[in-house]
Amino acid sequence: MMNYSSEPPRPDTPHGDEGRADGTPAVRARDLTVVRGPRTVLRGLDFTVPRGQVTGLLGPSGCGKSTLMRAVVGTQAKVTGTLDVLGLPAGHPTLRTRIGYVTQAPSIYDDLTARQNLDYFAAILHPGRASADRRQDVERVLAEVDLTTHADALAGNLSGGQRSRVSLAVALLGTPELLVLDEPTVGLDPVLRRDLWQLFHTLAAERGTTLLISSHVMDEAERCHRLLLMRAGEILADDTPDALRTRTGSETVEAAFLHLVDAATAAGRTKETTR
Ligand SMILES: Nc1ncnc2c1ncn2[C@@H]1O[C@H](COP(=O)(O)OP(=O)(O)OP(=O)(O)O)[C@@H](O)[C@H]1O
Repeated sequence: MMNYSSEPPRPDTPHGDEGRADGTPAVRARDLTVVRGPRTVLRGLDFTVPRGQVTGLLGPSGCGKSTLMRAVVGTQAKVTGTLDVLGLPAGHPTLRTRIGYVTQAPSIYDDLTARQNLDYFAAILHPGRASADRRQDVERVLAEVDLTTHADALAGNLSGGQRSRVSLAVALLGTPELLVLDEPTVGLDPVLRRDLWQLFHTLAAERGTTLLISSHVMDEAERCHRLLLMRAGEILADDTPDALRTRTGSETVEAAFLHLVDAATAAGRTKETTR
């Protein structure tokens, strides 16, 4: 892993849009709706994801986090409304090299080593590049995800957490402007989880990378600059952790989330009884 301080990064020193030529957010959604099979999975969402910050996408299992991420990276069908990513419509072909996306299921080859996987993806990403440059990138990302000591192990023989870190390393190869990570810390021990969150903050602070990270672990919410709290295909809150805690009079983001869920449920009941 890179040399990070042992202190977790403070989520209150975000890089805003300052210094960006266009000043547009990394993601802007208006009335974003997604239908999957017979169900409307996302229901008219409005939100923005600011550039150069870590935005957490949190909510219970099945609330639509992965679907929202798939829409942002352009792999989701039946998307309506407006969804702009890095100033272009989601799915625009030129966005492919500007976005890194890591799904929950690692997308790597089991019969190649971690290093061979990375070398292969690096060759696809920059065809014709000098092999010394490619190797340098591969060693960089191996170190970033703390896998240098396992670089020559077959991916199929790595643990689940190690395999997902190879997948993350693949996404880091292209130094993307926007990193979309679907539950990247699932199955990792507390030390690795802390180190990965430090890496995420370093990417935002030093490279200006925008990170959209899903999780259903509420303590990870405290590490984000901004939060999108989801429930049942809707966004309950789009705010900073501090503002959420203050607004709801809660001590933790988890308590704030529960407060908002209760308020939404009560509002739903009122609507039902006044019909
Ligand atoms: N292929 C599909 N066809 C129909 N419905 C689907 C499909 N995939 C997902 N869904 C439904 O869409 C909803 C949102 O799923 P999604 O995977 O986006 O949730 P999630 O918040 O990422 O969940 P988790 O945290 O468990 O990964 C769920 O209710 C799910 O059952």
